[in-house]
Order: sequence, then C-alpha cells, then structure tokens
Amino acid sequence: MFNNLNIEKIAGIGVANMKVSVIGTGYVGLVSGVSLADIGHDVTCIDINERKVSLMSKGKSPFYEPGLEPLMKKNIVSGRLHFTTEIQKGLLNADIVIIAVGTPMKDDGSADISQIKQVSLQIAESIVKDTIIIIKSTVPVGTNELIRDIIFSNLSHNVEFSVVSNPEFLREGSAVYDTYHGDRIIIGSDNYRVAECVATMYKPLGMNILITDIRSAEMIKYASNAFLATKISFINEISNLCERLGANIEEVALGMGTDKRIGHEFLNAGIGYGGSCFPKDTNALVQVSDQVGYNFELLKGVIRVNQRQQKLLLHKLKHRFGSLKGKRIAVLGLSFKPNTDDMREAASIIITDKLIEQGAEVVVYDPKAMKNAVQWLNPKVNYGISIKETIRETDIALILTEWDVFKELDLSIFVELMNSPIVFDGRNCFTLDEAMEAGIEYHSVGRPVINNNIIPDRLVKLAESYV
Ligand SMILES: NC(=O)c1ccc[n+]([C@@H]2O[C@H](COP(=O)([O-])OP(=O)(O)OC[C@H]3O[C@@H](n4cnc5c(N)ncnc54)[C@H](O)[C@@H]3O)[C@@H](O)[C@H]2O)c1
Ligand SMILES: O=c1ccn([C@@H]2O[C@H](COP(=O)(O)OP(=O)(O)O[C@H]3O[C@H](CO)[C@@H](O)[C@H](O)[C@H]3O)[C@@H](O)[C@H]2O)c(=O)[nH]1
Repeated sequence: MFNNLNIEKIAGIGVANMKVSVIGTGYVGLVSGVSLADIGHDVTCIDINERKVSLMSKGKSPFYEPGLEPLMKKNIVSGRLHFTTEIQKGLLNADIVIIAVGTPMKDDGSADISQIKQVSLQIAESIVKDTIIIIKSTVPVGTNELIRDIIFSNLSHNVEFSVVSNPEFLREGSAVYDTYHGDRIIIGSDNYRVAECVATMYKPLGMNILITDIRSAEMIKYASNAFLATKISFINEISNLCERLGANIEEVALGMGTDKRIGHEFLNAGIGYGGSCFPKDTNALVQVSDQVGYNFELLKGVIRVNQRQQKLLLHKLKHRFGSLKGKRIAVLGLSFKPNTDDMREAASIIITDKLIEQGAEVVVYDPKAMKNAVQWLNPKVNYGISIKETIRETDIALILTEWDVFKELDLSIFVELMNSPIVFDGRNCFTLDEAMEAGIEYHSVGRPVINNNIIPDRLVKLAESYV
C-alpha cells in the first residue's frame, strides 16, 4: 500500500530542511522537536494543551529540563521551530509526522494507547500529501500495525503513507544531552527506503542508527527498560542482603561494575525506581506477556521488589522508632530523580502519605518539584522554604532524591538545626566517613548504620526486620 510513497521527494530534501510535525509536547515530543529544528529541519510542535503551547511559543518549557529553554529560544528565533494547538494547520505540508503523545498505565497495568489512536484518526483526516508517520511513543508490540490500519481506513485524501517505529531512549534530567549523545537510534520499518529516509533526518546527530523490522523496534524499547529496571531491582536485593550480612553495597557495586560485562551504570541501590517509564513499561510488558500466555516471572519479581523497596525507609523508621506519632519529619527530595520536576511514580508520594497516616508532622523540600508536588502529595504535607528551614527543629530527616544541593551539604547543619540529628538517606548521598565525622545518626541503603560514631555490631539483627 506504500509502494508509491514519494520517497524520492522526501529523501531528496537532504539531511536538513525536512518539514517535520511533532504531535504531543511532553519530554519526548518537545525535546525531539527542538533538536530536529536545531539540526536544520523546519519543525512544528502540536499539542492540545493551550497553556503549554502559549508558554512554549514564548520559549518557555512547561517542565524543568536542563539546557532545553536556551535551545528552544535559539530555534524559535531562527524561524525553524513553531508551536500550535491546531492539528490540521500543524500537519500542513509535513514530510514526516512524529507521534509523541502519552501512553499512560491503565489500572490493569497495560498501556493506554487511546491518545495514539485519536491522533491517528486526526492524521488520517489531515494529511494531504505523501507522509512518513513515526511512532515515537512507547507502544506495545503490534501497535504500529494497528495504527497503520486505522490511518489507512480513515484517509480523507488520496495519499500514500508509511508507519515507522522509532522509540525514544532519552532520560529526564539529561534529555537534551541524551538526544545529541545517545547510544543508538532505532528505526523499525517494513520498507528499507522509508527507514533510510528517517535515518537521513537524524543524520546530523551523528549517532549509531539500527534499522530493524517494526515489531523488533517496538520490543527493543520495552526490553531495554525492563532490563534496566531489572538491574536496579537486582542491586536493591543485593543491598538488602548486604544489610543483613554486614557488607557495604557501594563496595559490592564497584566490584561488580568493574567487570565490563556488568558495567557500573544502574547499580545504584536506593529506594527503587520511579518515573513515567520504568513502572509503566515493566507492567505493560507483563500484561502483554500474560496476553500471549507467557508467564514473565523474572519481570513480575522485579516489579514486586521495587514496590517493596520504595517502602524501605518506612520499615527502617518503624524498626528504629516504633511509633512515629507526633514526630516532626523533614523530607528532602520529592521528584523521582534529580534534575527534573517530574513527580510521576516518585517514592516521595507513598512515603509522605504513610508518614502522615502514622501521625507524623511532615515538612518537605525539593529544589524544583515543589510546585508539581502539591498535586501529588497528601494535603497535610507542609512545604519548607529552604533546606535549613525544612530540617530546623525536626526529629528525623529523610533524603529521597539525590539532588547535588543535598549531596554538597555540610552535615554539621543536621547537628545544629535538628532536634536530634537522625538522617535516613534513601539515595546514599554521603560517605559513612562523612556521617561519622559529623556525628549524625545515619541510616542509608545497603550499608552499616552509623550511630554514636560506631558501626554497630547489631547491624545484622537490626536488618532482620526491615522488610
Ligand atoms: N518521559 C520520558 O522520559 C520518556 C522517554 C522515552 C519515551 N517516553 C514515551 O514517550 C511518550 C510520551 O511521553 P512524555 O512523558 O513525553 O509525554 P507526556 O505524557 O508528558 O505528554 C504527552 C503530551 O501529549 C499531548 N497530547 C495528548 N493528546 C494529544 C492530541 N490529541 N493532540 C496533541 N497533543 C496531545 C498532551 O497534552 C501532553 O502534552 C510515552 O509513550 C512515553 O512512554 C517517555
Ligand atoms: O542505578 C540506578 C539508576 C536509576 N535508578 C532510579 O531509576 C529511575 C529511573 O531513572 P532513569 O532511567 O535515569 O530516568 P528516566 O528518565 O525514567 O529514563 C528511563 O526511562 C525512559 C523512558 O522510557 C528511557 O527513555 C530511558 O532510557 C530510561 O533510562 C529513577 O527513579 C532513579 O532514581 C536507581 O534507583 N538506581
């Protein structure tokens, strides 16, 4: 059905100057759109959210992402980057349309592809010339074919099109860097010349490009996220064992990661993974597996371990204090990881909620996520105005996100300002030596507890009842 797609015309445009429309301006849509404009294409970003479009048109990002706003402004000024809420206008004359709308998790764990289906219908009605349609959103295997059928059945004009799977691998907090320095670009297509045309669009980025069939491209995205989530749950399991056996997870991870076959990345033990991708995508892959009659036992375990790990500090607090009623607790860090204001699936949501449920008074601080946090956290949470004011006269401090401003703290402020300098660090921000020198009581993940400047020999006993 795509044999007549006017690929010569699209490819003939060369490595720059393709007309690209991006639908959906979350992290993926906006960062992709901006970078494609930056490498010379004429890009229109389309979103139904008027507030976002109005902000973006002024060069402002709707979310915090380092390095993004200067790049937006540069490309708006150059005339290569445009924003609109009107899909028909936004798709006019597009050579390539990129779908980057959300695919959130449904209650049963599966991926909700309704936004993609809706956009596909709009594309079918709007395209007036031969077009390549790229699906960049993370979608279950088989979705690209489904979308192809929906578009084909609803075309308003006599045009050719081809659907290409091109999953995205950027990380929030380093999205701009990743877009220019990623490890690979995956292009899944049933037409090699179409795939080459998409490769041409990305060529100025100078990245490795791997062309696969459509279903394999869809699977590469899920398999990659599931594997990284597995690495995190694995190291968290090892860290729980370290606590019981008196080993130190930092040294264990260093020793493991030095083996090139294992590698150092994604071996940071902590309070589990959050964010808009790992929880959603691992659950979706389990759902898909179940649907085809395959019991993906390993991944089910990874998800269970993560759910338990997100509550690790609550278990430690219970063991240390029994009741938390009337305790004043400071929480440093709310976003699911540093350098983002994204609160989706952040461990802070469940932890602060449980603390309040147990009668604690909770005051929180985050360098960037406070505004978003209001929509996600229990209304009884209090918001601090600075790190110092947040920990002042508290009984316990929790660190939930490893922002640099926390890692760079002089630990003596916990001694000076808190009622009692007791710190539970879910991200191992400090060395045990630093904690010992400062004279704080320091509980971290997978490492011995520091209390009264000694590493207690009751460590193993302490750990027994954590989980
Ligand atoms: N966030 C990440 O770091 C990341 C990384 C890789 C892949 N992904 C995947 O990319 C996809 C997008 O994720 P995100 O976090 O960037 O998105 P998001 O959910 O934050 O934003 C989606 C955007 O799409 C817009 N939208 C919805 N329906 C629309 C329509 N009919 N027309 C125009 N706009 C519409 C929404 O208003 C919103 O701005 C998901 O499938 C996600 O799994 C995300
Ligand atoms: O060693 C580690 C590494 C990460 N995390 C946690 O894992 C979560 C996810 O972190 P990260 O992967 O850095 O951020 P995301 O922005 O969610 O990026 C992931 O999800 C995206 C969406 O699919 C993919 O594009 C990226 O490749 C993939 O890394 C965060 O809560 C981290 O705190 C750990 O606990 N330990």
